[in-house]
Amino acid sequence: MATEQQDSQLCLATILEDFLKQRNIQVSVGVDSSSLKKADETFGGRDLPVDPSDLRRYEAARWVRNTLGVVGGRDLPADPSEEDFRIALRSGILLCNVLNRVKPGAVPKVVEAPNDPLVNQDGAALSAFQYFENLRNFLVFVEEMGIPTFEVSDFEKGGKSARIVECVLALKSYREWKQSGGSGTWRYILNSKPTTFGIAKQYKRKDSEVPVDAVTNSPSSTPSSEQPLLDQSDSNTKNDGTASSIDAIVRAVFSDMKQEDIPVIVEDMLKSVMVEYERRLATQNELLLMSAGNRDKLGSGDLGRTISGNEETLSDASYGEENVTEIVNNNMEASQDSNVEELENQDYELYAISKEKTEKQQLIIERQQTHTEELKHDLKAVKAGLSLLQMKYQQEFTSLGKHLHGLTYAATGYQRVLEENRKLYNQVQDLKGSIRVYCRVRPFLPGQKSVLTTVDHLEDSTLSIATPSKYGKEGQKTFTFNKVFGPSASQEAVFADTQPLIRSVLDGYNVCIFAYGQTGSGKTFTMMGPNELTDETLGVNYRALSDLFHLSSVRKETFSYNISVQMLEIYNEQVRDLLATNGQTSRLEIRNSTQDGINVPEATLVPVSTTSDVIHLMNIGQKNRAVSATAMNDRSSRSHSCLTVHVQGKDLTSGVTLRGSMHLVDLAGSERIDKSEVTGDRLKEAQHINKSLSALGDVIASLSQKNNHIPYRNSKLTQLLQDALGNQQYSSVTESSHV
Ligand SMILES: Nc1ncnc2c1ncn2[C@@H]1O[C@H](COP(=O)(O)OP(=O)(O)OP(=O)(O)O)[C@@H](O)[C@H]1O
Repeated sequence: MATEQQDSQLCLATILEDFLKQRNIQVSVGVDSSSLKKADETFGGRDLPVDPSDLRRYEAARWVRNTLGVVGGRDLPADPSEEDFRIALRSGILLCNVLNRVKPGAVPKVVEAPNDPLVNQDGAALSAFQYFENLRNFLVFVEEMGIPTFEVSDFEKGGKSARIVECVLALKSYREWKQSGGSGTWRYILNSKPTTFGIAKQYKRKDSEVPVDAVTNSPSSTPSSEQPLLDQSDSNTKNDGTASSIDAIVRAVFSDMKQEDIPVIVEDMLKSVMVEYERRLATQNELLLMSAGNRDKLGSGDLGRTISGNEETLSDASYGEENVTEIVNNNMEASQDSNVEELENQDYELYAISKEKTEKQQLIIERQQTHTEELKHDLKAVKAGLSLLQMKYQQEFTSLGKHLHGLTYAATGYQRVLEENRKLYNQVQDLKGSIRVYCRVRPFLPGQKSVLTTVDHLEDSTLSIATPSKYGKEGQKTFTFNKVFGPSASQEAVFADTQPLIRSVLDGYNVCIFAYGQTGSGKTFTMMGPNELTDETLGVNYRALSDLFHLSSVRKETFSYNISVQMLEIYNEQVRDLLATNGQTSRLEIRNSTQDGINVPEATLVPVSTTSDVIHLMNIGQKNRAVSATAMNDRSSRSHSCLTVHVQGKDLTSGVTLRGSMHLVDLAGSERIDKSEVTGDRLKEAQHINKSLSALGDVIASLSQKNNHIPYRNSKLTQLLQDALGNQQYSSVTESSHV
């Protein structure tokens, strides 16, 4: 972990070095850390030299010796005095050889010293000219390289040997730059302040990295600061040292730059730092994950959040370059510590959660097993209960079947009883008489004198009329009817005796109800009612129809009825259709077939379902009926009108179809011709009317006498009513009269 931290601390410096290297910017901080270390070791137990120039000279001497080897650099002591240093180098041989090592072939011909050691002690055996040749070649070349030079006179006593030292160190710096792969423009930064060996910080670097303390500045430039770039004063405060070194590098770089270029360089630096930092952080997190053995827990989301959080911090433009190192280090340390601690906490939480989950699951499994056992027990109980219920249902079904059989038998019996009842009912009607004649006495109309009445006596079924004799002898005639209705009889009372016949229509019988009497006697009043109808004044027709539909609806569970209506008129012995929609009441033929119960098949047959349907048709028929005024009655009908209701009922149980019909006839007036004072066409109409009424009287008389021959064919009226006047037919005749 300690090594990693050091790497992290060095990372920023390395990144900056790479950055400078990529941009071909060279900065020198004077001395090599390895040299410093060696010097530190050398002077470890002794008093340290206090003159910084000595330290730099030693460094230069050591480098020359190291470069030329033990033999080549034997003339130069490792830690030479100023005098020794000048003497060893003033022949120029060592300098040229070192230069050739740095730049092979830089000085093609070095004037060497003679092999005779006697004449080689200080080089004095050679001529000054020969030595001068070496120094001249050396100085020309290093000047071309941009290395600070010196004067030949500096080798003399009192000369500036420091300039020679500086030149050597610059050459050293150049070589190190080259060895580290340096290319492009090389600049030397002069640093005259000596390094303090005893407190020099150990600077760890990779072999491939460029030495940050070996960069040089331009020879012509003046050091901008006396502060050493690697002034690492405290080996225990590594962060501060790193920050200082970075600060020194940054300052060195910026010192020689144009003001406007600095922001761009800073931005690029920060980008490089961020990229390297992210890479290191990712690697570090990966290692932590692997070591913790908990990859799943620390997912990419956490890592991404850490990185993005650090990115945000680093990308904040308000931070200066001097804060970059601190931010990076703090983030790295915080990230490492927090991640490890977080992982440990997460491991513990996971273990606790896992344990808790396992216990819960075991508890759930135990409960489910208990429930399963209970369910099995319940299932057995339910099965037993179902078997018992099944047995009970079986018994009940058997019992119900027996009851149903009995009910079916009873229903069949009920149908038989109904049929019997119907027959008995109609037998009763027969006993009452298939032709029933009722008499109704019209009250006096307003303006008529009641003293003129001829009704002498009126009973339940008899009516006595006073008949003045032609010969002055008072007489009396008595007539017998099924029933006699007096002037005060209501419409309802008149209909009550006819009502039982309506049920017979639904049972398949034919019924004919008609009113007979002279003009103005009240036939229309009895059959239809007055002009202004109320519930009390409704005539026989309305009441019969209402009763018919009411009974059919009551029987709808057992019978299905189809009811339709025809309305015919017999005028001057011609049959006309009063419901013809085309307005043409053409002459119709009366058929003698009674198979389908319809005697005039060409007449309009309209299906109806309610009483109002029939009334609507009756109104239409009334409009088409021929009416003309006579002296006797301004409403006198000059024709017979017949409303026929055809009923077809299907017994839903037996499927038997019953057909019945009901004729509601309003006969024309039966006045005497001499009394009505009509002539011409009216006379002809009256003759037809009287003839047909006479024929009707003959038929009824023949039927009542049960004659073999019934004269139906004597008139259109009797032909039309034939099926209603024959066997199994009922006729109700209301004879109206007034006196
Ligand atoms: N029972 C009654 N109570 C009160 N008014 C009646 C009664 N019967 C008939 N009338 C009245 O007597 C007048 C003649 O009656 P109605 O028109 O019914 O005679 P009718 O026999 O039909 O004549 P027609 O043969 O000319 O058609 C009508 O004004 C009618 O309102």
